[in-house]
Amino acid sequence: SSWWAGVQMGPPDPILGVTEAFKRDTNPKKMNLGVGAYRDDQGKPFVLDCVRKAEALISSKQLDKEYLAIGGLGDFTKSCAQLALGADSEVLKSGRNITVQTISGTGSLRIGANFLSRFHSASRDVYLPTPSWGNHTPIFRDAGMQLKAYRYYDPSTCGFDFKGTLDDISKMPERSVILLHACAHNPTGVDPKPEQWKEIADLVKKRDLLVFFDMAYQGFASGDIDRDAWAVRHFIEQGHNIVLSQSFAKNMGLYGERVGGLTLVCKDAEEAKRVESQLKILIRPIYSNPPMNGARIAATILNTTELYNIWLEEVHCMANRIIKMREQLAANLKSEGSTHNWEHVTDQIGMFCFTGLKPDQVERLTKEFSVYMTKDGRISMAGVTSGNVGYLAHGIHAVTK
Ligand SMILES: Cc1ncc(COP(=O)(O)O)c(CN[C@@H](CCC(=O)O)C(=O)O)c1O
Repeated sequence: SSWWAGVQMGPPDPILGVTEAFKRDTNPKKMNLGVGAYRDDQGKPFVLDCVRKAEALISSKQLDKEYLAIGGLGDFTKSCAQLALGADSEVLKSGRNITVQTISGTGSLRIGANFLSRFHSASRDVYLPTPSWGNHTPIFRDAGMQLKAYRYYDPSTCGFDFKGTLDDISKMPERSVILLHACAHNPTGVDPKPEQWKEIADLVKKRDLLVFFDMAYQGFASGDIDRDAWAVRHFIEQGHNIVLSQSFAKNMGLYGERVGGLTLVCKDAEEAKRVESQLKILIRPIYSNPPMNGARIAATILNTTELYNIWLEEVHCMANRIIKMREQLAANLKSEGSTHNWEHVTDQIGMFCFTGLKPDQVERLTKEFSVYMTKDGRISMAGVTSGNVGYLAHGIHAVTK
């Protein structure tokens, strides 16, 4: 008999499984708008110039391959926290944050979720926006948290359900955990305006909720590093001791290098030291210590002025190309004769456009036009180029007219 006779065949991942289906398609016009990974205007994966320069610098130093500390590369964690919180952050100056290097954003969220599950005894509830990134649910569930939801997206406007969000936050039990996307909300591309963030921060404080910010796209939303971190910095200024996960997969193009950080803002430096000691105890039996290559690249870029300035330019360009594709898609839909309101295509921000297409329309777009996207109607704008935007608009019009 076999050991694993009882193991069922599981479903493909809703996001990464789209790429598998795309690869099997032989249509030369096929488009992969599934995975949120940047492509240039030729549809090719893009390795940033600052990354290549950092790699050359690192290899010239002939560094060793010793283990990193459990919390990761110090040069990385320091610059990662500074990027998010700002160079003049009071939190950094008073040493009341603990930042550890993690296995990209997913690893950061999971270590954070495991830490909450082990030490946040006040509540097991974590409230995710509706909808949220698909992997948020299994990450918190497998960490032993109870998944709850708050209204966030308004399908009738393809925009932000601000009233619904506030209503739901006002009903959350005190000391529950609320997950907030710092910028470039995935999958909707809908972000609160600064004024709305201020109201949310006030209400979250009144409800005494624990904030878990997921910032996977800093710089990628607006093209401006500081602007995209505004909500995170505002909450901290308002006295929220947040949990923050960061990823350098998209804004540095370090997808497969798995570079991320987890920050816990604590009451003071003494509390940060206790939290750090428990984070190390939690990490050690999972992966012991993180991989060094990607962290060295990110740290070299963040800590070398010339490379940092090149990076700012490149992340700005990536964000701008996506914004241009939004404008071209909306214009092409109009010239195709579509009578729908497509304003949300250009109002939304970041990697994704939440088109509003229904599952049957998504299915037709894939079957008849070989356009691949997630079933919820999300398209990764990074997969759109000036060469295929017309074809995409033609397909969307055909399935929505
Ligand atoms: C909001 C959010 N948080 C965290 C992550 C984790 O990214 P790491 O690669 O672990 O740093 C993603 C990536 N979501 C993209 C990429 C593919 C995926 O992992 O689902 C997406 O939604 O297409 C994300 O969108």
